[in-house]
Amino acid sequence: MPSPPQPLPISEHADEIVAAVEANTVVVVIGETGSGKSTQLSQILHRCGYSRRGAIAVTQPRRVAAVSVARRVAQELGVPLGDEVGYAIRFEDRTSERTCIKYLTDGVLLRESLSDPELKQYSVIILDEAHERSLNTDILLGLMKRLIKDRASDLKVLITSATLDGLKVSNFFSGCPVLNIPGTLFPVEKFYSTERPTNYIESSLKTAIDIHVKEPSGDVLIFMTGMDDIDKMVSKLKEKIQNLEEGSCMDALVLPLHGSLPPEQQVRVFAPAPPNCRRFIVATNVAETSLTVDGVVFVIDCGYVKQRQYNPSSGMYSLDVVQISRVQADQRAGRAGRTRPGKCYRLYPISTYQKEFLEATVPEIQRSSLAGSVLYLKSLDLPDINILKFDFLDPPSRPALNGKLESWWQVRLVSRDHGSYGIT
Ligand SMILES: Nc1ncnc2c1ncn2[C@@H]1O[C@H](COP(=O)(O)OP(=O)(O)OP(=O)(O)O)[C@@H](O)[C@H]1O
Repeated sequence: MPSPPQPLPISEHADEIVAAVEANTVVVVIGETGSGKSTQLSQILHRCGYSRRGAIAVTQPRRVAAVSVARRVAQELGVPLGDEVGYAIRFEDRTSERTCIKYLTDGVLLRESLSDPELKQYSVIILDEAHERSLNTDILLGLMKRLIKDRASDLKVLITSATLDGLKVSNFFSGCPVLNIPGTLFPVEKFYSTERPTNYIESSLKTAIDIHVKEPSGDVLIFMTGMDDIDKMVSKLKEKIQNLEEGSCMDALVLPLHGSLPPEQQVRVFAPAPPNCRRFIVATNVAETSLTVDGVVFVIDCGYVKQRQYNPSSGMYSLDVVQISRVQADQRAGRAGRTRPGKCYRLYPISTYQKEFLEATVPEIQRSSLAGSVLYLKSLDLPDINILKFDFLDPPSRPALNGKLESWWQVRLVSRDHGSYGIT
């Protein structure tokens, strides 16, 4: 039965965590990448008996993370996946009546709250990776705030993140405690470029080949921005490797990883590498959080991400390649150093990391149109929720909202009754 290679940083804080959860309805847990938040928190609370009166739910922003972390926890507990430990993602529910630790995407938890607004099947809800600040996570934060009023006596909520602004979330939940879990398991050495490359695909390619030729064994995780980049990178990398002198390097296997791949292809990256073979995993930001790919020693970070954003002047959304935030850069580096020491090659100067990158990713709600967010909330059809007064961690500005209401009323998106607006 695999277990963590040595006590993870979070294990040393288990008593402190349990005491905080015992005494409070909501607890924020901030821990560095690889400290054990995703795989251990649920197990710590399970061991203390929290799963006796309801399951422990752990949300993940992405499907591949929900599946892989559930698989890992099932392995650590020595149980078949889908039994005591399971997962639920869109189109796939691998849980049973016996499931007491359930990993699920935040979208699935939102859907569950439609049929069961009090989410009664759960005794504990852990919102993991909250620093990603997706619209779904922000809506769940608001829903949790409401839920704890109704279920204060029998629900525990934990909000975990690598770098979330703990104080802000604590204030949102009336000053709940914030636990900081310092420490990582293995060091990750970081290397910076002297300048930004004009072509990050070519630069990543060169770095990958350099690693293959010069470095000892260890898999390489390469962050690209989207499917197009990944396809280009995969074919160029295969070609370059084929052209290397026969017998000069170990064998290589190049694997893509992105959200549109069918699940059976996504899980290929978790299978062990064949002997004397280096794997290159070329991924989008789906590999950025929660994933542990055993064997990854090297990370190549191009410093960009593809992000959907709203342009108020054109009234349109666009999918743009933008600089990542420092949080994202640290998450990417944190994919190495999980099962052994690692190296991260950042294809940007340290000054770019320190001065140009934003500290944290701009929350999705602030990159979305107001109408888009309200429509999304409306489409969820959450019972008894006044969408216009929904409690967001970063609420849309009131004047902006008021300015929109009149125009929304004209197209019947909202109703108006004696000057006050509601959702139709
Ligand atoms: N599939 C796996 N194979 C091998 N080791 C694993 C696996 N999953 C987790 N681990 C070990 O457990 C550690 C903690 O992983 P976990 O995902 O719980 O950390 P985390 O704090 O949630 O990290 P992050 O915020 O970066 O996702 C890893 O660093 C690694 O040592």
